[in-house]
Amino acid sequence: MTAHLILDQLICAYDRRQVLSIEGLGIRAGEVTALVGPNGAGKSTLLRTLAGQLSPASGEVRLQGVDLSRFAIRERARRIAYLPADAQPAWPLLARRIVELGRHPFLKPLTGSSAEDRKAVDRAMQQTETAHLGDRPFNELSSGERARLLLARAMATQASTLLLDEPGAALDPRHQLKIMELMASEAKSGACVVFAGHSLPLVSRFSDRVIVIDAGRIVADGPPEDALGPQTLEQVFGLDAPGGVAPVGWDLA
Ligand SMILES: Nc1ncnc2c1ncn2[C@@H]1O[C@H](COP(=O)(O)OP(=O)(O)OP(=O)(O)O)[C@@H](O)[C@H]1O
Repeated sequence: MTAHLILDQLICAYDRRQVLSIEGLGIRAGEVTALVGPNGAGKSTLLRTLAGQLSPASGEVRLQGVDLSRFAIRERARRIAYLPADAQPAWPLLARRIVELGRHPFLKPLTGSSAEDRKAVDRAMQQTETAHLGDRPFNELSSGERARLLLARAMATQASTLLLDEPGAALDPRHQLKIMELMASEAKSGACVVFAGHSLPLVSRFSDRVIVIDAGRIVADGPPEDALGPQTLEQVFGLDAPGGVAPVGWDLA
């Protein structure tokens, strides 16, 4: 099966300072792929590049066989839903309006949102347990509530590619588990789900594949039990974990 996303001789840089180099990589649809690594390793840079928000210094990213830079912005936005790590806009909009922004790539000029748009927004708010927040001003919500709404905005697009940068960072344990289950179920329905996260027990339980990035390079890649072995944990994270990572052991009550 051809990979959904293909990275070819990719180099990413900020102001000519190279921060990421990936020779070749394919990311499949139908799987949850986790990006892990220490702070500053290059995970957000990779997600930004996969989302088309950052142009590679060289090399290319192909989405379903087509160079990402060839997509019109609107078409790319229909296919890729991207949740940045630092997405905490303090717009004084009602929360539901924020989620509706996820339907923006589908809106036709001069017509309002369609029944399909409203259904997608309802569904995303239900999936993220944010329906009760819809009428509240977004900027008055807690950071976890805002994070769930921004995730709902990404879900509302119903894109076949979900790129989520630390989606659980501000969430309580129950909602962390919920969104991991949500990502797994989206992948099961055929989406290509890529996320960056620091909770190795959650990553270990819910990812089909783990890509470990250190100092801008892939240093391990495989199922969690292989990619997060004791040697990698020691070399990359400076952790003494002879047994590897124990997957998170709790469930929703
Ligand atoms: N906008 C920017 N301008 C210049 N350098 C940047 C910018 N964003 C990130 N960097 C640098 O690029 C490197 C990779 O950063 P990146 O944000 O991709 O790391 P990360 O793995 O996501 O880290 P974290 O776990 O802390 O979120 C770091 O050295 C960082 O300082």
